[in-house]
Amino acid sequence: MANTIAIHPAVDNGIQPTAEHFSGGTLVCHCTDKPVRVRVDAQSAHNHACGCSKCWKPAGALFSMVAVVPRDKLTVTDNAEKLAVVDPKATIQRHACSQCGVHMFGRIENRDHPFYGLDFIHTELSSEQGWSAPQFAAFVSSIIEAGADPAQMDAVRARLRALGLEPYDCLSPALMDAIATHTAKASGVLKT
Ligand SMILES: N[C@@H](CCC(=O)N[C@@H](CS)C(=O)NCC(=O)O)C(=O)O
Ligand SMILES: [Zn+2]
Ligand SMILES: [Zn+2]
Repeated sequence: MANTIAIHPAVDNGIQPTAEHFSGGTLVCHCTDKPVRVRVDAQSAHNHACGCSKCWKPAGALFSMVAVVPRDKLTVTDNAEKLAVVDPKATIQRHACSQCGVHMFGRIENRDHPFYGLDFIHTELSSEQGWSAPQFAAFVSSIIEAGADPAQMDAVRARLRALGLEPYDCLSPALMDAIATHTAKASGVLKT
């Protein structure tokens, strides 16, 4: 469609539905020679568009598409030696192909983190259909930090809403509540 804002290739032409009995697939990096392959033996959860500057975005996209899977369901099967952590100090350690730059998975090593045990993946790297569909857009204002025109933001949010991806400037309320609940339990404010 002409003049439509390119959010992400996985949503721009209609969002593919979640398949009921989907149980995973293989993520492949963009290298034509010796691609990194990561097998995921689970359906993804909490799939969403992320506008932050740290998540990997395909060329031309304003947003990344990110979901989570249990870390014990993820295995690097091919060419693991090409992987390197983008920023070892980040909460999410993004393991990227050092040749093509694609992020293959993001892992949280801090056991106290609310999302410990989950790995972040980009389901578009798999040719299988049926991964959980994106549900909302996170860190929308952050696209400005990656170079988007601030004057474009109303149009970006309108486009996200038209696609059924409610825009938030942090995570969705449900996920923010889950993080706050974890924090309140950890501090003792909330009794478990
Ligand atoms: N405004 C910042 C936001 C970065 C941010 O907080 N990203 C979120 C969503 S992925 C996060 O949880 N980051 C943790 C991390 O990158 O380790 C940016 O665009 O760089
Ligand atoms: Zn690669
Ligand atoms: Zn992000």
